[in-house]
This record gives sequence, C-alpha cells and structure tokens, in this order.
Amino acid sequence: MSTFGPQIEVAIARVRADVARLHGELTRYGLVVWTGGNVSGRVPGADLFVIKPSGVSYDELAPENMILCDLDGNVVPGTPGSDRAPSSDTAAHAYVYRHMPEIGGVVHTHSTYATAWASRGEEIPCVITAMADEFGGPIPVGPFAIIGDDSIGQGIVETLTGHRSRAVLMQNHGPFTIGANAKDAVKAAVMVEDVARTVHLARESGPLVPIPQDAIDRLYDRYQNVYGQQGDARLTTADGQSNDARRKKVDRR
Ligand SMILES: O=C(CO)[C@@H](O)[C@@H](O)COP(=O)(O)O
Repeated sequence: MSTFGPQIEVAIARVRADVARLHGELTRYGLVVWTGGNVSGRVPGADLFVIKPSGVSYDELAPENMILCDLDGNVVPGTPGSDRAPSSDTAAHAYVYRHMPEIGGVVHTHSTYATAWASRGEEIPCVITAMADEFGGPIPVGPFAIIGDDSIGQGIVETLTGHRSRAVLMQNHGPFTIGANAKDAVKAAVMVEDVARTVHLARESGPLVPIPQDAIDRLYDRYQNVYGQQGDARLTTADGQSNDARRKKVDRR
C-alpha cells in the first residue's frame, strides 16, 4: 500500500536507485576503503531522504536496501531497508537537509589527500583553474566535531552557507560535500580529492602561485553557467541567481 502517494513513491524509487548506484562511483574513483563513506539524496517534493545502511559492503548495496529517513534522520518504519541501521553520519546529512533547502545530495568520504589536508586543519588554496571552476575559490576547513550528534552537520552548514565551495574539510575527519542532487555531491567528492592531490604535490615541489580573484570569478561563472549541458543539475550561484537565468545572459562564444 502506498504510504506517500504515487508521485512521491516514484520519486523515492528514483532516489533509491540513484543513491545505490552512486556509491559505486566512490569505489570507482578510489575515494573509500571497506565500508567507509556514504551518499544520500533528498526526495524531491517530500521531507525525506535516502541514505545507505551503516557498515554494509558496497557490493551489497541496492535500491531495496537503501534506507528512507525523515529530515530528523529517523528511519521511516515499514519501508524497504528499514530493518537495518542507517549510516552513522545520518544525523549530519539530515542536519544539512533541514538547514540548506537548496541541497539535494550529501556525500562523505575519507579520501586520502583531502583527509590529509583535513588532518592539518588547513584549507586548500585556489591555485589551479580546476578549483576556480568547480569550487569558486579555496576549499574551507570545518570545525573538529565527533560523530554522534548534530555537531558535524552544524559544522558543515556553518562553513558552507554563503560559501561557493560544495566541499568542506571537517578537521581531523575528512571531506563532506553537498550538491543540487546526489550526483552533483558525488562529483564534488571526486573533484575535491583530485584537487587536494594536485595542490599537495605542487606544494611539495615549491611555492604555490595564487590565481587573482577576478580570474577566479570569471572561471567560476563560466564553468557554472556555460560548461556542460543545459539540463545539468547545479546550485544557484554565489550571487543567488539561478544558473539557468544566468546561463541565458552568458554569451556562449
Ligand atoms: O566517518 C565515519 C565514522 O566516523 C563514517 O563515515 C564511516 O565509517 C562510514 O560509516 P557508515 O557505514 O556510513 O555508517
């Protein structure tokens, strides 16, 4: 029997499939080991999100064993997967969804280079154009917070609210990323590890050369509004305009 009505049930099924499949991207890009890391996706049109079960091998993850939660992080009883405990980071994901309504996906990993930067409590400076494109500037550090309550979620929201970056390095823990949907958040997780590695290696070889702010702004604007395809999911840009509206104004020369 449908608990949420036919349209929401269809949306839930779609998010279950996306979130289950996207965990495979974390292993494909080498961002997780064993059962570390997690992906969640908001269910459009409902105060619900889907997240993986805690400690379950990635090989076993499937749409039917993803876990449906309300925005307080409570498992919705009687739904597929509800017989298992949700990810240990469920409270953090739920906090982000409650306090950042524009966010449709959250990812957490312990990817090597980004976590190394997090262990130093040092933001990644914007010294390559790939960072300007994807993150619009440096990748910030969030506060040290121990898992078990809302403190990690609070740290993510306090650090990323009003910030261009879709990634935050939670001190001594690792990266959390956000996105317009789960796929966008996974992309940010892939890219934060890529730039963390590059900038780490660059800094080992000598002084870094910062990119002027006006160039960062131009690169970010182009990448957020011109790069890719019209239908690509994106967050509103830093000035609050929707990317679609901005895209129409951008001269696509
Ligand atoms: O970082 C942590 C725990 O501190 C978690 O992300 C990681 O162990 C994965 O846990 P889950 O399998 O999602 O419960």
